[in-house]
Amino acid sequence: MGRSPASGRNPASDKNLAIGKSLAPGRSPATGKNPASGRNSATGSSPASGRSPMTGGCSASGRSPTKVRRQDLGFRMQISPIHSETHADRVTVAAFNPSLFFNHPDSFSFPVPIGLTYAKNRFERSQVLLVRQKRNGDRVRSLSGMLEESAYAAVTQGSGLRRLAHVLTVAGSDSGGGAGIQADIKACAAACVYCSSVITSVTAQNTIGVQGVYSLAENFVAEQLRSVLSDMQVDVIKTGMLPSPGMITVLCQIIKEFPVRGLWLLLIYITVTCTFNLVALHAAVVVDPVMVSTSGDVLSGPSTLSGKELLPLADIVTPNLKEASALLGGISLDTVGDMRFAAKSIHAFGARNVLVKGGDLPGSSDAIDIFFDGEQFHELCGPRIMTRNTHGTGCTLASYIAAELAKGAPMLQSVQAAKSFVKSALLYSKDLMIGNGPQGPFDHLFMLKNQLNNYAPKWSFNANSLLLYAVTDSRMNKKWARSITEAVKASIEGGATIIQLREKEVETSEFVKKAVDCMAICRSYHVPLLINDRIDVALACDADGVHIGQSDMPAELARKILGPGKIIGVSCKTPTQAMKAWADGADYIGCGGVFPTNTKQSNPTIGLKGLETVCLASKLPVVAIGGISAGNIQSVMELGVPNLKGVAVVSALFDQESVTTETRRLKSLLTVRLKLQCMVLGLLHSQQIDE
Ligand SMILES: Cc1ncc(COP(=O)(O)OP(=O)(O)O)c(N)n1
Ligand SMILES: Cc1ncsc1CCOP(=O)(O)O
Repeated sequence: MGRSPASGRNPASDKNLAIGKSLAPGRSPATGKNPASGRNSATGSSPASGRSPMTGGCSASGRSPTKVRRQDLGFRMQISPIHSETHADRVTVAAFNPSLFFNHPDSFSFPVPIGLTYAKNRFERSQVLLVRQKRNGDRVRSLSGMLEESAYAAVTQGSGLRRLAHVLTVAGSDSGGGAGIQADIKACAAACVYCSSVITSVTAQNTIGVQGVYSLAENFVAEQLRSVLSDMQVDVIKTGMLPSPGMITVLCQIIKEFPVRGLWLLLIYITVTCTFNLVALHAAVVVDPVMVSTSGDVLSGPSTLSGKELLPLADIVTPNLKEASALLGGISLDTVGDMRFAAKSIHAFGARNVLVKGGDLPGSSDAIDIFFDGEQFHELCGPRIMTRNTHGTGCTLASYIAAELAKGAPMLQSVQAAKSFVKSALLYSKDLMIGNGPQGPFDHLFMLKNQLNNYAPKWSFNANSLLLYAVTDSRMNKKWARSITEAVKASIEGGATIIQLREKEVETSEFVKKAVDCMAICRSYHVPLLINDRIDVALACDADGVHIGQSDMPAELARKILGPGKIIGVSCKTPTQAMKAWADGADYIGCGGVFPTNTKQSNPTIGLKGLETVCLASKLPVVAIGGISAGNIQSVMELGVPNLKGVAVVSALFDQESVTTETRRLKSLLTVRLKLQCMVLGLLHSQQIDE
């Protein structure tokens, strides 16, 4: 009883990892079967059939929580509808059989973990649950999954068991290793997520093109799906090449087979307004509608997806322009406006979110993607990386989105993180030479190459945070007898959207100490904090990034040292510097000094005209700096250049009696300006305006 029956069969070598459910005693794993036969075996049968809920069970008595396995819990735990409700961030649950909760009382409460909306796990004995509240305005789509997850965490706390977020990819194999299943597994690995794989088709492929395609029998794809889904807790299913309409039908059937079934399949979700919605529960689904390879070879016809069975199950679908066009009957998509139209039309097929990728948009120097969540459009811009090594970007992007969702990230952040990952991978791999053809693969695991970067990337930089950029100054703090932490806190409370520690007169040890304290403050307010010039200090305090000047560490090296997850800003006065900053992998540029200032000596001003010229040439978002105050802030923002995202200010905030009051004053001038722009343009935009 004390030994985990999963040991020796667990896909991960780590014996503490809880990935697979154990088979019931007496059932053998499906080894040695002929895949070609396509015959459904015992593994293809319903996971619950023939398996007693109590099989492999554990009794409460005499069992220490350290012996709890997820599968035991899944079969034996019952959460009743007698009393279950969400209060802000906590859920209270009553159990039918309290003894199953080990040391817990018959009713216990635990925090709802953020992001578990997407961590949907089967909960085989759960009942219909009543939810009375929207959580953070977000639709709670899988309460039973959340409850199971949280109860599991509660029961196994300190047990030594842990689980990895899990993506199942259903896709084709690329013998060249750049795209398909191979790219999916590497993208998940880079995002630190477990990846199981169901292969739909085997392609003979290299950097020149696709030489052959051999698709597997639909019933053998079904068998692979059931093998994984009946045993493992899959958070997100990501689909790639689905070569036939029949295969899509099989996939949809099986996706629906593995949610909580029947009555248990439905979550009655009562909104605050007491309207009823029925929501089906199954793993989240990311659909990459693979139709054509990068080399132009057809991998599956549009008919496969236009069957429209899969899209209603999709949490997100990620077509490129060709695929979006094919899904919409071959319409031409030539402009950003066309992309918005396509996103909306594909959304109407039932996908909850749509990302139309504009990498191939003619005449655009940027890669612009359109994200549509059914209500709002977001234009996601990124630099177009000039490289031949782009094979597998679509598969990678979709898999990375799936991986972020599996970890619990919200949808838009998952998309942004995936874009940032692909951008960094392309940048790191632009000189890579694998194969002789025109479409090279890239290196997904570039982060492993650099010891310093051995961490998962964070969510990507949001340029809207440049709106009111507070840059500290030790001299001014001394003058007004403020500590740096007081200055930082006051500016955030006044509405600063990003902070930079620009401490020119402190010793390193003191700087690191202060930076650590400021990081804690900034984290608690969810405001990014950057360090001026000092990459070592940024690393030491795990800051969100750095701001560097033209005579500091070159941005390209800074990126190598800091990795893709950190924000890098570069000071630029000219279009050439702006272009270089972009090519070096910076996230934004600081442009100035716009007006004369006493804060930085010997720094020629470029004026509003110079600022405008740099903005127009820059592929990166821009923040203006130098002599900006309440008196001239309007003239800066009136330039109306779309990538001018805000102002960076030192003395107008910190050389003042009340930092909070002055920050508030500038913030309100900026937000009035933004609101006015929105009203005048009447455009939907994604900028967040914080009062
Ligand atoms: C947002 C922002 N833009 C420009 C600068 C100037 O940085 P740098 O050129 O490194 O000059 P110093 O700040 O080191 O004097 C900045 N700090 N922030
Ligand atoms: C750091 C820096 N870089 C260009 S101008 C400047 C100083 C900006 O300070 P202030 O906002 O007080 O003019």
